[in-house]
Amino acid sequence: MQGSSDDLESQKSHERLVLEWENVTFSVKSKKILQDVSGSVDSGELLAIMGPSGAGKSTILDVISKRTSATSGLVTVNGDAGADMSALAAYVEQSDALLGVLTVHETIRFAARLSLDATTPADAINDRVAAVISDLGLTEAAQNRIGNAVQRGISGGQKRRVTIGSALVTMPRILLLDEPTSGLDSRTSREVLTAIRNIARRHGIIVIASIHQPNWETFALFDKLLLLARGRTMYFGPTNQLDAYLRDGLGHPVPMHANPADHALEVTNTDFMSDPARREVHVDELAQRWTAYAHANGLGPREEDEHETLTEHNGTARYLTRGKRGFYAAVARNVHRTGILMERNVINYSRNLLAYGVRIGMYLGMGVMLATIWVNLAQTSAKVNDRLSVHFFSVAFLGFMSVAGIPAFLEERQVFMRERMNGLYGPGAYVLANSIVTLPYLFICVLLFAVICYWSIGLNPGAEHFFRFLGILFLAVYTAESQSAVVAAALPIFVASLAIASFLNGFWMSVGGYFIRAVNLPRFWYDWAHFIDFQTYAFDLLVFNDFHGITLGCATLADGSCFCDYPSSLIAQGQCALAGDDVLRALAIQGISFKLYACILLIIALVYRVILYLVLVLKRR
Ligand SMILES: Nc1ncnc2c1ncn2[C@@H]1O[C@H](COP(=O)(O)OP(=O)(O)OP(=O)(O)O)[C@@H](O)[C@H]1O
Repeated sequence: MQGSSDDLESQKSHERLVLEWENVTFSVKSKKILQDVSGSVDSGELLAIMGPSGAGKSTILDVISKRTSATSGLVTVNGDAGADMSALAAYVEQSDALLGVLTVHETIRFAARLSLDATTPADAINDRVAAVISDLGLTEAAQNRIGNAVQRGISGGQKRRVTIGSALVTMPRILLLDEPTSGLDSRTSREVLTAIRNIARRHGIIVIASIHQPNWETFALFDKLLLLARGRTMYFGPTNQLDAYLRDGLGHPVPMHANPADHALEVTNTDFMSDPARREVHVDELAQRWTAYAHANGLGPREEDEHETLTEHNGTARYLTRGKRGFYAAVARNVHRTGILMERNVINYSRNLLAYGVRIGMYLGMGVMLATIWVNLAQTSAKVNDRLSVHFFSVAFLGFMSVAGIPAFLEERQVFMRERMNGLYGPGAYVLANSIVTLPYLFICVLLFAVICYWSIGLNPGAEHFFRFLGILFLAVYTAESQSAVVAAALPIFVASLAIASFLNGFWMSVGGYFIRAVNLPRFWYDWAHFIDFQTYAFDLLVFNDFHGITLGCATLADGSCFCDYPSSLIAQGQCALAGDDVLRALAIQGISFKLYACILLIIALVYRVILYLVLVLKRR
């Protein structure tokens, strides 16, 4: 299948690209974080961005990738300032956003599949995945899981390589790496960068990497260097001319046996100067020296004539990466990617204890708890409140437990953010895959709970009532799960999203009509909160399902009179009993339409899913 693999790669490579940034300035308030930074990189070249901590390395990567807009200046691809960087570039951030339960091979293979057409032969994908795994020295770890909080996995350095591999395997035209070698020893750093360089050369990929203190051999793997200090350019040009600049331009020759990269950092580092004014003057002086030297020696950004030639390629960048255009092609691509994401979610949710394992245990435990505490409730008016509490508890606490899914959701969200930024798929495919694959897992949780406790408690007998109980509870739990996902999507900090989701659940419990009858709620809350509360509908439906059509016994007092805990319509007919519908009447839910309420519950769940989509459209990080 070598032929097909080559065809596949030739779709993207062999077309020259030049990425340029001209006079880029980025300010926050009045602070200039980048000042007039210019540079360019050609297909197949590797550019290192170096500088002391806080020099602006990550910021220039963000600007080049267009994740951050420059305050002034231009970023162009083949002269085109409108080039779609999310389609052209893959960005490897400093942190590794990976799904802990997937193996190394699965992680890289899913990334490859998400980036390729549905028609790509499996052999071609496998060849590409195997090549990347081997190039990055991950062959031995290929079948090992990444690891998470509950399961130890591969090492930090291996994770770094998996993240890089997941980007490389998509064959981006531009690869941006923020600290690709952090956590790697010097030998592995060199090997990884050599692999990246080989792939970049072979496929004409532009590589830009911010890097801290590379050793000499690693530094020599780069073609160009952009050296920054306090957001200013200290050097931009071929790595092999840095020596000459330090010697002739700055008068600081590299000492014998010293690494020019270390020496350059030493000369430009102002962090330990005690006088802040002196720091600024020093950097200013170095920036001016560089400008003069670059001008005199023809170094620095691309010359005008080359610029002219490249503008002829305007728009190629977009053409190369977008594949077939048109509405139907876009729909087909999204359906294909949603399918792959669903497949990945099935693996993730099945193996991830944090996603559903813990929750299945919790729902089982709660089922046993209800089954044994509310055991065998007598069908009497004295037990009406106990029965009501079963329904309240089921809706409120099963829903509440959806917060247990937040850690797994946050892990998934981080992976989504990385893959979305790299143009693999959008929020639509992600939300659809998450919404669909969540269904069977939550259903199993609710089914286990219901089977364990329904008959043991002695709720309204009969298969129809049981299945209604199951269906309503499932819808309620799915809605609560969707609510937790919305909160965690908007506020991706575990403790904060846990607090807000818990607060919301508590709030819905308070206005749902169980603790305080709905009609007794203050109008301010009754008029809106009670009616948008999913627990209102779920609780009313469960109560209706349980009480409608049953008869509950009442107590005969010593004087022979009949006592029911709720006003009974049956006493007047000579029966010492309470109709279930009398209870529904007392709760003001005797006339509800089962179908309407179930539809409203479903609509609330769908609204949460739409909000989840909108939040993810708006949130870029
Ligand atoms: N949005 C922002 N608001 C305020 N300050 C910012 C912002 N972005 C960056 N900075 C500041 O700009 C400077 C450069 O930040 P940047 O993260 O680009 O540096 P760096 O060279 O990547 O540093 P390091 O090597 O430590 O990661 C830092 O002082 C940082 O605090």
